[in-house]
Amino acid sequence: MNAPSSTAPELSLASRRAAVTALGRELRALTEAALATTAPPEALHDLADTLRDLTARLTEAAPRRPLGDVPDVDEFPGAVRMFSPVIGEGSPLAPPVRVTQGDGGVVGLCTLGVAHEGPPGYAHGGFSAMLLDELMGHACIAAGRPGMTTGLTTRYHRPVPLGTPLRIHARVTDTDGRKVHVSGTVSAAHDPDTALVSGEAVFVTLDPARARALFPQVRGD
Ligand SMILES: CCCCCCCC(=O)SCCNC(=O)CCNC(=O)[C@H](O)C(C)(C)COP(=O)(O)OP(=O)(O)OC[C@H]1O[C@@H](n2cnc3c(N)ncnc32)[C@H](O)[C@@H]1OP(=O)(O)O
Repeated sequence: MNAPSSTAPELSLASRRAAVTALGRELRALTEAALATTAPPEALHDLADTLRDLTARLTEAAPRRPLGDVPDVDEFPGAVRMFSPVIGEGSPLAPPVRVTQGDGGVVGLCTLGVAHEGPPGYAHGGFSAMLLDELMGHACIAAGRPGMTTGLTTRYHRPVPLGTPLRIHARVTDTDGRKVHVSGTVSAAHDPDTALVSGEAVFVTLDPARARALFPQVRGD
């Protein structure tokens, strides 16, 4: 199913994923440290120079993957997305959310940091919507009806705290032809019954011709 961009075929998938995970972990630690530091300007300039050198080293080490190519560490279609901004172990943006099946749908666990801040000390509302959208997508996959979001409404009941373990739950509530109706909540993990954010969405499964047109890199075999 997958049409990976091959960068190091001699290495096992597990070792390539482990390397992506290790780099992602350090990038997240750097991002968190850089966004929260109180270091003086000269220290920040020094760090910026060092990072510029690191970026040049990485750019020279290997060509970049073209936009739209499926990474060789991913499963697409599927639920392994190593560079996803929500679940990707390799992404400096991702909390990353750990997703499992349960509670009649899927459950995601994560803790947000300063990179996800909206109001001081609380999550950006757009990021909460992103958490819901992602988990709803996984609920569709778990129900055997993978699709794309065509509409998502959110209600923000209480601010979502940073630095607090969160639980995101999503489940398919109805299907109607190619439309899949999904609902979800974001709560504190210690109080899962109190929704901080809730949402409803409609996903639409792709017909094969549309899937081929949107994702020409992905073989259907
Ligand atoms: C592990 C991965 C998790 C990922 C989770 C994250 C998910 C995402 O972020 S997806 C990215 C954001 N979404 C998008 O970019 C989607 C953009 N939209 C599209 O490309 C198209 O609308 C697409 C391909 C989904 C559907 O197009 P198409 O196949 O032509 O659908 P179309 O024939 O018009 O409609 C099919 C049915 O869906 C319905 N529908 C279409 N759009 C909507 C909508 N916005 N709201 C409600 N129903 C809709 C139609 O009414 C129709 O219903 P019916 O069969 O009853 O008449």
